[in-house]
Amino acid sequence: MDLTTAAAPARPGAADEPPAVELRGLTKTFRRAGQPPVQAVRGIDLTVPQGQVVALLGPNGAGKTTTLDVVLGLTEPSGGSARVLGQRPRAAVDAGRVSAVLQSGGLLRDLSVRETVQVIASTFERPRPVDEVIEQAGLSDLAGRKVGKCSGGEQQRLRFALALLPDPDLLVLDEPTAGMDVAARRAFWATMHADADAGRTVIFATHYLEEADAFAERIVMVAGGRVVADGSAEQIRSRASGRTVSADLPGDPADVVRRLRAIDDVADVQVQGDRVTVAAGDSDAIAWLLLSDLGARNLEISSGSLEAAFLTITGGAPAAADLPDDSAKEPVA
Ligand SMILES: Nc1ncnc2c1ncn2[C@@H]1O[C@H](COP(=O)(O)OP(=O)(O)OP(=O)(O)O)[C@@H](O)[C@H]1O
Repeated sequence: MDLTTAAAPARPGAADEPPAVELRGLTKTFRRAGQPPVQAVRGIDLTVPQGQVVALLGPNGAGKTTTLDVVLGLTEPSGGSARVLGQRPRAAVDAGRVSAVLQSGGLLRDLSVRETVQVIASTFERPRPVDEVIEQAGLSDLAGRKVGKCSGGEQQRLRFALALLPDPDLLVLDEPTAGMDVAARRAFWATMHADADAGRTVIFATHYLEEADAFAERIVMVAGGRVVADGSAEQIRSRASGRTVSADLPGDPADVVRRLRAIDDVADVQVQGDRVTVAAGDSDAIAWLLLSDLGARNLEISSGSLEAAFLTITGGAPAAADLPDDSAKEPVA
């Protein structure tokens, strides 16, 4: 099932600029002595024009962090190529054109918020003014507080402030709101929104469908080390159909469930008592089968949540590491 779609249009004038990110046939295999190789990324093609806000959405072990690590020059691809703003990733990072807010680490507990920003600012040739980034990250009221006394959400906003110091063209966020409560997540995204509206390219990895839906103009779904869908939330909803069909079945449903699961197009079958719920690309065909062949009653077709689309697309997709090893077929970088 090809669910990749054209991405949302880039901002005007972007045609003559190199893409913020261009990955071609990207693969990454981790090899450790005495252990089987782990193919984290299995051939990702992705072009992100400048100015776009893109979510990398996928289950645990999908390959999101590894892909972002390649973009940040933290790890070398095993195969394929990666360009960032027309340069090698490391060169783009060294030029101060790319910043990251990573999941954890990197803060000294005994410094205040302002001191932390000042120290990191002193490592850049031409940093943005300290107070400006503190204000933009929503930290003005906390500037004098010791980092160790800040909540997880506040520390994450501090990492965001640090990432803004070099005024990067591309901001990479890996699970930026992991561990935050709902209020802290909202506050974080409110500050991010303002920044993205000003035209910066933002790529973030998330498990949260609602974050991808609310914040990204383009969602790239990754599962098993590959891109399985690419488009706006609306495009993904409609391409995946995202519909579920549920109905009451007479008698023992086990046989019917086996029959439904054998259909290629069926992503998921759940049974509760007499009622069966089927997630499938072609909901009309499933409805017809249930009614005409299987004697189903009280049939309902529910449309289109992004979550249903996500299940339809990634349904049962194993983590990259659990797939068979085909790293011998990797193209040379
Ligand atoms: N340094 C490493 N050595 C060996 N295996 C690794 C390494 N880094 C990642 N992996 C494996 O590669 C696969 C992809 O991991 P990755 O962290 O990229 O996924 P992810 O989509 O970011 O997952 P999560 O959402 O859980 O952070 C996983 O199976 C992971 O265990």
